Amino acid sequence: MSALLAARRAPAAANALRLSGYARRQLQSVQIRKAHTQPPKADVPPTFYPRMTAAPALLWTAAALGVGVFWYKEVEERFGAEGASPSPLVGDAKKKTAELLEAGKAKAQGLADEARDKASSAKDQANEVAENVKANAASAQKQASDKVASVKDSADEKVGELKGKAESAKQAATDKLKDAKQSAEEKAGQVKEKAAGLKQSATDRAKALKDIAEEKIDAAKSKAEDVKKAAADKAESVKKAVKDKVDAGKEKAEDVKQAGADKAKSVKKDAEDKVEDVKKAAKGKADELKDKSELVKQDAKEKVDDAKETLKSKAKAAAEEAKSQGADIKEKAQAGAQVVQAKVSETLDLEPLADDTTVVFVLGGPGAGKGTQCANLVRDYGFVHLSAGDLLRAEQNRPNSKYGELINTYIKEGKIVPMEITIALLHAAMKEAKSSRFLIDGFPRKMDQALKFEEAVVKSKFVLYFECPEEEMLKRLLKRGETSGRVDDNIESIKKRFRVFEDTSYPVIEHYQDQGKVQKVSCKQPIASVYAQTKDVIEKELHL
Ligand SMILES: Nc1ncnc2c1ncn2[C@@H]1O[C@H](COP(=O)(O)OP(=O)(O)O)[C@@H](O)[C@H]1O
Ligand SMILES: O=c1ccn([C@@H]2O[C@H](COP(=O)(O)OP(=O)(O)O)[C@@H](O)[C@H]2O)c(=O)[nH]1
Repeated sequence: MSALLAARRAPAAANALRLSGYARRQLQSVQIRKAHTQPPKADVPPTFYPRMTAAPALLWTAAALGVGVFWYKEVEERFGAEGASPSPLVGDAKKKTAELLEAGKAKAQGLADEARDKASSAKDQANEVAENVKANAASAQKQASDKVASVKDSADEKVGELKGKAESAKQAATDKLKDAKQSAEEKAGQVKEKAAGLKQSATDRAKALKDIAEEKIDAAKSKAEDVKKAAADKAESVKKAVKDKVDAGKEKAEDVKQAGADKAKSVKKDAEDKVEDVKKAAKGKADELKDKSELVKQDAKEKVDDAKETLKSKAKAAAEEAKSQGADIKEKAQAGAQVVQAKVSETLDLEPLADDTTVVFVLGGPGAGKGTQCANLVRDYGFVHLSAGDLLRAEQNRPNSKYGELINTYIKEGKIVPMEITIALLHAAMKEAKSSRFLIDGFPRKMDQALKFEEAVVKSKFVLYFECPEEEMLKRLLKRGETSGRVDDNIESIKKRFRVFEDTSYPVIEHYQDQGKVQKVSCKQPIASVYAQTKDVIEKELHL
């Protein structure tokens, strides 16, 4: 049995021998690696490298020894001391095993020694390589730092040069700025002085003109008041005379009627009396008397009708006379008003604009899109856009404006505000704009405005007429009215504005059409298409 166990343990001894062979091969691999004199990887310290390769060899040797000792101990435990072996075969095996173990031990020791020596020489070589690498790195570092120092020196030099240049440029700029500032200040002083002079003379002139105008207006007003009062007095007296005459006529007609009625009554009574008398006497005579009474009655009726007719025609003649007198008074009053208006016009006293001023009248019904297209032209061609309606609305809202109330009433009713106000506003705005190119939008809307403006301010170049059907304009204005806040963007005012446009403003367009000055643009298209047409017209007419 123990011989069998010993035989079984023999392969374990062989394994120990195999392990020691593996340890030898590991040592050979150390030698091979060492033959390649490559430096160790950067992250592994050079002294660690040989130790790393020798370590597995030592481990394997120790393991082989451990297995051998374990196996030997077990055999000893199971089978006791050498002398207790049951057979010489077991003794042999034991002996052989001990020999093998001894030989393995000696070999492992030899290999371990060899490995240690080789590891130590590998360590020395590795240290040498590391020293070399270190020396190379130090010299490279030195070269690099020399280069950095020289680059830095030349950069410092350049920075110095540039700094000098910048300093001198800065000084030159400061000098220039100082000079410019001084001359600007001088110029500003001169301009300021000139402006103050101009302002003063303009103020004086405006004041003088205002005084004259106010005087004239007061005189005209009082004259108008007189004329109005005289007309009112006359109208009152004529009215009274007519009334008196009508009353007298009426009274007379009443008298005649009464007389007729009385007479008819008495005749009737007579007749009745007579009838009563005769009735008793003869029945035949009664019919005769009855006829007679009928005739008298008829006669009386005719007389009453005649009297009525006479009075009626008399009253009619009196009324006709009164009417013609009234018309006369109205005519006189109108003439008076015209005189007043003419006097007010004189007070306009406008200073005409330069002849080379370009003025384009932009006309069209309310809501045709005049303002929308003018805004595009301003953007693309730099016109100054003046909307008569906008100027009037601004004046209406200006605190202390004399005309605010009046303008509000006119605009709400869709009527044309007296031209003196509108022309004065346009003239002032044009003077203030100091431009030579104007789009005058929504003006002139009445013949008198057109004539006066061209006579007193400047002639227009042509009329840009935006043609649009009424139902389209109505639609646009009602939509605009949702947000515009304008007092006249409501259905009542819009209808009135359409009538005024047709009756009063369209004749202005016809007037310019007769002179061949109207350029028509059709508006019932999207804004962009309308603008494309508008641009063509403007460029062609003004040679832009
Ligand atoms: N071609 C167009 N198509 C549709 N809506 C338009 C067109 N042109 C203008 N509008 C709109 O119609 C309204 C009236 O235009 P606006 O330029 O104010 O007219 P107006 O010249 O009579 O003052 C505005 O609300 C505007 O946006
Ligand atoms: O020369 C003018 C221009 C405008 N208006 C008044 O201003 C209103 C609005 O005119 P606007 O051109 O602003 O509007 P539109 O009717 O063209 O949309 C008109 O109905 C008029 O009552 C006026 O009296 N005279």
